Amino acid sequence: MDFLEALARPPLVLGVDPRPGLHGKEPIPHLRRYSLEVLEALAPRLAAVKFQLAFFEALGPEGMALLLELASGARVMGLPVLFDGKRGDIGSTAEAYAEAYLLRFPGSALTLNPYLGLDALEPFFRAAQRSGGAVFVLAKTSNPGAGFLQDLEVGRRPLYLHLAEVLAEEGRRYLEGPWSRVGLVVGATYPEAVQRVREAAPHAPLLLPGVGAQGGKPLKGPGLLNASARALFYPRGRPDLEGALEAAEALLAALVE
Ligand SMILES: O=C(O)c1cc(=O)[nH]c(=O)n1[C@@H]1O[C@H](COP(=O)(O)O)[C@@H](O)[C@H]1O
Repeated sequence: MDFLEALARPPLVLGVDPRPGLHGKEPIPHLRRYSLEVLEALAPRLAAVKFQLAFFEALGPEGMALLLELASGARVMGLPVLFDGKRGDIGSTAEAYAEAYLLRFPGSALTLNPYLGLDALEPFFRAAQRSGGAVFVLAKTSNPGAGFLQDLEVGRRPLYLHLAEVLAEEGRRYLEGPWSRVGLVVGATYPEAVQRVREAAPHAPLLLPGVGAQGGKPLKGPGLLNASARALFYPRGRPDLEGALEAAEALLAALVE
C-alpha cells in the first residue's frame, strides 16, 4: 500500500483518540472491540485513519500494544494509516522516529513539527519516499492560539505561508504523480488559511483537523483530507457505532456529490 492512495479515496479521515473513561470497567478490551467495529464499518468511507499517539501512550504498554494491533488491522482492511505524533528533532533522532513510524509501517504517514528546521525534516521526507509513505507538517494548527508564532510576519506574509512555500519547493523532490509525499496540516477552523496554503503548495496533500468538535466545517477540494476525531469516534459523546456511521455519512454528503 502507498499512502498517497488515500488521495483517491473519500476525503474523510477518522481520528482515533481513545478516552478510556468512556469504555466501562475494563476499558482496553471494550475499546479494542469498538475500534475494530468502527474501523470495519467506516473503512470504505474513509481516506485514512489517524491514530493520535498521545492517547495510546497514556494507556501504558497495553495501549501501545492496542495501537499496533489497530494499525495492523487497518492495513489488512486496505485503509491507509496516519500516525499523529507531531514529531520533530535533530537529524539523528529524526532518523529513529522515521524508522519507528514510516519504515516499520511502509505506506503510512506521520505528522511533523517543523520548529527545528529543514535538516530535521529531511530524514522523514527520505523515509516517506523509501517506504511509500507521506508526512504532514504543521503549518497553521486548528487551536485558538495558533497565530502566536504561526501568524508572525516573515517577508510580508505569515510564517505559516512562508513555511508552506518553502515546503512546496522541497516537496517537488518527492512528487508521485500529482501529489507530493510532503503534505501540510492546516486547521479546518481557519478556512482562509486552507485556501492560501492550497495556492502556495498546489501539490501538497492537506490534512485539515478540527472538523466537528473544534467547530471546523468540512472543506471540499483536491487533496483536502478532512479529519474529525471526537465527532466521528464518539458521535454523541460516547461509543456509538450507528452514530459513527451517520456522522461519517453526513460529513461525506457535504464533501462528495
Ligand atoms: O495533527 C493533527 O491531527 C492536529 C493538528 C491540529 O492543528 N489540530 C488538531 O486538533 N490535531 C489533532 O486532531 C485531533 C482533533 O480531534 P477532534 O477535535 O476531536 O476532532 C487531535 O488528535 C489533535 O491532536
